[in-house]
Amino acid sequence: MEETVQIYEKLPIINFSLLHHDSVIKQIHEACRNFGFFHVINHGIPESVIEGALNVNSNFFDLPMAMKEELLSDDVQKPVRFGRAQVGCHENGVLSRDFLKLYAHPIDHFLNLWPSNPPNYREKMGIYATEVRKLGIELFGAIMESLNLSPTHLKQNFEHGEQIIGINSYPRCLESNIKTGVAAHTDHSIITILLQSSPGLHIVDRSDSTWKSVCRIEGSFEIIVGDHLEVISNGLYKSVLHRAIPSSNNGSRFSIANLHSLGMDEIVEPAAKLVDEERPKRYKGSSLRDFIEHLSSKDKIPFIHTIKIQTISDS
Ligand SMILES: O=C(O)CCC(=O)C(=O)O
Ligand SMILES: [Fe+2]
Repeated sequence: MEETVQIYEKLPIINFSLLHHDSVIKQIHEACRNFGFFHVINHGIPESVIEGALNVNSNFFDLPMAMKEELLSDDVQKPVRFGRAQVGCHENGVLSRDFLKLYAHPIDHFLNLWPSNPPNYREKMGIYATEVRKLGIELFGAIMESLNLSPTHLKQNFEHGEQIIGINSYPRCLESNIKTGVAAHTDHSIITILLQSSPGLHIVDRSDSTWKSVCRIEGSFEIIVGDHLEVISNGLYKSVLHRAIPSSNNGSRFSIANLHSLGMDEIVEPAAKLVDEERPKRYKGSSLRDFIEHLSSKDKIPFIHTIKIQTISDS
């Protein structure tokens, strides 16, 4: 039986075309602080680019297994890999999905490693990745402003940082005892820019600690606060616990998650301006590579817990 999950009403919606208005910076602050999440609309990425990305990924996952197998790998360090993740969780039993992971910046380094089938895969996903990256850079500046930091804080580092794209495929039909989905987690990124082909994303409502389902707003992206933004903000913003449980009524589902981080070996620390006597440093420095190594170690403790510095009050 499917668990009933309420729709998350009143999730913040940010109008990207007004991004640097004081009122929007304030909305971003409230959204990151209270929800760890917001929708973004009027972002200027053409519908055709978004449709193109969804189509080529749908075509990729439809290929016979033999054609996808050449990218099959469970080595989390690989810049391009295909796989099937089946993770057991106590709430939902085994959750399964197929995924494709693509490193995407600098794009010229990686494009020729991306799938060559369907033949327009690289072209369509290349355009999508480049457009989403521009959006990410603008949003990052506004988020820094929302923390009362300069909009250029870490700008260059972010511009040179990593972009890892996770494409998730949740097919409609699986064996009866296996559901499709992704178990609860936070993202290691600074921000994740998520595109969902149909609803299925759930986030935790912090007011009552229950799971709520995120609506799909036509043409919007979903912005997820990741662990490294939690670190930069010295805990003012918290990464949001989320999962994906597509409803079996909606047919097959895809999501494309663009995870934006600083450079692989760059140490991310709380911004000096957000550390003082009242609010001492709450996180140790860590890099994206530290996260990936943590993932390889199969340690079950969430990464963010491994970098927290214990303080007396943890509000
Ligand atoms: O499919 C979704 O909506 C979420 C996917 C996700 O959380 C991820 O790829 O990190
Ligand atoms: Fe995620």
